[in-house]
Amino acid sequence: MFELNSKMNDDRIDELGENHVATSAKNPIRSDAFDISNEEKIAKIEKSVQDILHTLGMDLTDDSIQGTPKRVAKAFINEMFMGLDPKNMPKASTFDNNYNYGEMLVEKNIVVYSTCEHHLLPIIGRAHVAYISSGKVIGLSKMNRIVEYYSKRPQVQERLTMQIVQAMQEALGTKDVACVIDAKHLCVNSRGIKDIESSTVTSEFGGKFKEKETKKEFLQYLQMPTIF
Ligand SMILES: Nc1nc2c(ncn2[C@@H]2O[C@H](COP(=O)(O)OP(=O)(O)OP(=O)(O)O)[C@@H](O)[C@H]2O)c(=O)[nH]1
Ligand SMILES: [Zn+2]
Repeated sequence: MFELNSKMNDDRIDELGENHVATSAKNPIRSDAFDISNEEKIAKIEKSVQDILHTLGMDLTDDSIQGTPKRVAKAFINEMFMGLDPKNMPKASTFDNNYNYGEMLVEKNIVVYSTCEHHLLPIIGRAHVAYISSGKVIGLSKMNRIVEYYSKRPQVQERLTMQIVQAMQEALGTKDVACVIDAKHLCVNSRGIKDIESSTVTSEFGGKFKEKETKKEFLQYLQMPTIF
């Protein structure tokens, strides 16, 4: 079913502005995902969460939890999964590199709050994004916004890392982009194997960042303490 639909999904997402995302890094979003409004989605999710809490045996007339289904629905649509809505894609303002800055730029320690698509539990970590200008520069905060947008989906960390790089490559018109993410998955830390110490590192190196020296320089900047 998913296999059959995936091409259709890709076309639909392309139409909505995600054509920079290679097929391998696309979230499995159904082609009819945008046929209903966000208000309708909130109402449906509210009903589903009511059912879950009822099934768990909770008394939904209790003052503290009677608003929970609506709260969860709003948090899903407006915050935790807002990155599923292409209308929320950040405008990645770029400028001409008039000052001819020729070295890499690294945006370090970008906070990542995402959600694991296997258990719907939090992924919490840091992304480090770098690029080398081929004529354009990007507003610093736009890198944080790109990370935030792709984080706010049900995700696996590998795909998130690739999507960030692909969005930056598209915005800047260069392959010379890299991203490293180090994150904790609560599905590993707080349930299942319950290993509170482990974290997951993923990376994607495009263009010049595949070269040993460039990669090394980027990774060395990540070791530098930020003192100010
Ligand atoms: N590759 C990858 N795996 C992830 C990510 N987030 C969660 N997972 C893993 O997805 C896997 C799902 O495995 P299942 O065996 O179906 O689920 P489970 O029975 O809950 O597995 P346990 O967590 O081992 O209890 C788990 O091993 C998770 O650790 C991610 O971002 N990338
Ligand atoms: Zn998980």
